[in-house]
Amino acid sequence: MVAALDNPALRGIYAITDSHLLPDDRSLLGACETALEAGIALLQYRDKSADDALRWRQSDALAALCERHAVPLIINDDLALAQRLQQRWGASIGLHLGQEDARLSEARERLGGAAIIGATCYDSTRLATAAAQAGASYLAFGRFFASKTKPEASPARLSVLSEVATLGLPRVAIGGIDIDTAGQARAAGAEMLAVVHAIFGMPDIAGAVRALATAVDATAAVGQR
Ligand SMILES: Cc1ncc(COP(=O)(O)OP(=O)(O)O)c(N)n1
Ligand SMILES: Cc1ncsc1CCOP(=O)(O)O
Ligand SMILES: [Mg+2]
Repeated sequence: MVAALDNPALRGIYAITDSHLLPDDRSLLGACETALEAGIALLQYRDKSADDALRWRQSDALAALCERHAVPLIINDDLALAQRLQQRWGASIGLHLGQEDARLSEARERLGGAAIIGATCYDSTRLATAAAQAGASYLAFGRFFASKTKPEASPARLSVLSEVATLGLPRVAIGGIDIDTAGQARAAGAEMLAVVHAIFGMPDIAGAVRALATAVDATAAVGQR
């Protein structure tokens, strides 16, 4: 298996979908195709609705799109959906789990060693250490800046990114990441920037992805591993 920090899918721009910004199949698939063509490294399907049929149809269509671009598709929250997609699409399907979601160790057992599984760690080194021990592929921290998508998410210190460097896993920064804040998150140590609004809320999605990717490339991580 590729060591997590050397996995090119776990560096760069991580786009996360939003069912308010992309309310139907057409807008969702069109926007994601544009973001994939512009060079995102990872895509997360995040839909909080209870409509299982819609979630299956949309995530299955996204999996086909992601496969064409050789980009892994990460499912938010829903282990059963990730497992069902994995049976059809293989190891390119991953899962993101928060602290209120399924247990990471159970997800790792059910999805296998090759699946990308990410964990929300807020700004806690304790949660990050536990997630690493339970088999996380990447550790997500935030929200670092004011978020239009999840304004109620608790604020986090950028310094946590350097505090967890020795865990040796890719660090994802989330929450209010845009062209003005991307450099700070990257300089603080994030290998990957997770973005909703500054990609899918923008009129020029491709331009937004390219500008964010340039900011990542231009800024060296200070909180090195
Ligand atoms: C990459 C990434 N990081 C954090 C989150 C947040 O997950 P969670 O805390 O479970 O909150 P919800 O997204 O489920 O509202 C994420 N989805 N992705
Ligand atoms: C899911 C999530 N968890 C913490 S902030 C956030 C939303 C990030 O969206 P945005 O990039 O629009 O701030
Ligand atoms: Mg969750």
